[in-house]
Amino acid sequence: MKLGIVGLPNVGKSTLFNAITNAGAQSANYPFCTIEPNVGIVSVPDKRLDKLAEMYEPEKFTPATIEFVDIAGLVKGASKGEGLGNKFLSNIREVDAVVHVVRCFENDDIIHVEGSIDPARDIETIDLELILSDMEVLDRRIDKTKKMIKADKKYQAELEFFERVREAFDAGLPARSVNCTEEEAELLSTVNLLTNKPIIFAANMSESDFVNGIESNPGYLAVKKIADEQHAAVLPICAEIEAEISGMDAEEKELFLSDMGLTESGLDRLINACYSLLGLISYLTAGKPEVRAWTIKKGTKAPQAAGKIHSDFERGFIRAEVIAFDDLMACGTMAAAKEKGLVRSEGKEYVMQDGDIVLFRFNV
Ligand SMILES: Nc1ncnc2c1ncn2[C@@H]1O[C@H](COP(=O)(O)OP(=O)(O)OP(=O)(O)O)[C@@H](O)[C@H]1O
Ligand SMILES: [Mg+2]
Repeated sequence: MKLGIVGLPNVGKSTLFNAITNAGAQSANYPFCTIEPNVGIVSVPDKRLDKLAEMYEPEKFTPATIEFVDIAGLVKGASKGEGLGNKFLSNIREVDAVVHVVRCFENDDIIHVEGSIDPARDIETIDLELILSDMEVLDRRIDKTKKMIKADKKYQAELEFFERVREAFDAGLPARSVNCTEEEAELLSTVNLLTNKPIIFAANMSESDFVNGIESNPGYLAVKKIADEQHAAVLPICAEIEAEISGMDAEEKELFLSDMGLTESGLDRLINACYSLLGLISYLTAGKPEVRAWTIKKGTKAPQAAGKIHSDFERGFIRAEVIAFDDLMACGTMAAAKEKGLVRSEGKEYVMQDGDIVLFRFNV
């Protein structure tokens, strides 16, 4: 799972990305390793997994991970190949979701490419480039659909839907803002549109606004309004604070955050928000050799979840022995939980739940 960080130049993308990357480099286990200068893998913070590690003292500890890509800054005309235009756009086409960093902090020393702070305008600028690029992709699909109609009239409805999306583009609206039925959403997902990717707007605020009152920052409110209209998520953040805490150890970090009246770093909130944005959940496996989180899509059934570990587990699936995290914690040990009958035996049709602790039985 890959997330692309996008935005205008000089809005705080690299500060945020470096905070992410740095946070990982500090971590002892596996959290974070840089593959390329602009790609970072970050572990998904999960307090349940930490608790399991305390319980089992495992030899290996493997959290779930997601990948962040610091995509080159965007300039006007990118869709026409300006600057890093085409490369930039193809980078975005490869990611599963987008974090759009929007500048909401005032600071005369830091140049804004447009000369003033105006988050609504900035979002519009980026959206427009992405929409222009999407128009080309959609037009090709519309041509194809028209040809298919000649052979089979049933494609007429598809064409009408695509044309409705095209009208939204003409009005300067991203694909994600179009109201869709479930079927239409399914159809739309078969066209790889930049403006249909799940998105989080990261409203990058000054330290004082972030600490003293997010809701009084007019930039944040403007971003929130747009996010609501587009069926998108919004996350207030201060990239500078994140950069500051990324170098701290766990204890220092907790102290620093509680001094500011916070419980969780923005980065942790961002990572968790991205995880749920992508419709992902984790199931957990626990034992002396390893405590580990496995990433699956919400709604995945037990055999397919088992297949994440090994294809044999799916092929030879017999059953899953499952306990909810809270039940295990309430009992203290797996043996006690078993005695109380809290470890359930689940079959092929079982839909995995977030935080399930699982042992798969299989036979090949
Ligand atoms: N929340 C914030 N408050 C104040 N200053 C900030 C904040 N976030 C970032 N900055 C400052 O803004 C400047 C630009 O940040 P950064 O280099 O991360 O931008 P960028 O989006 O990566 O730019 P480019 O696209 O040019 O690479 C830096 O000086 C950084 O310290
Ligand atoms: Mg940068």
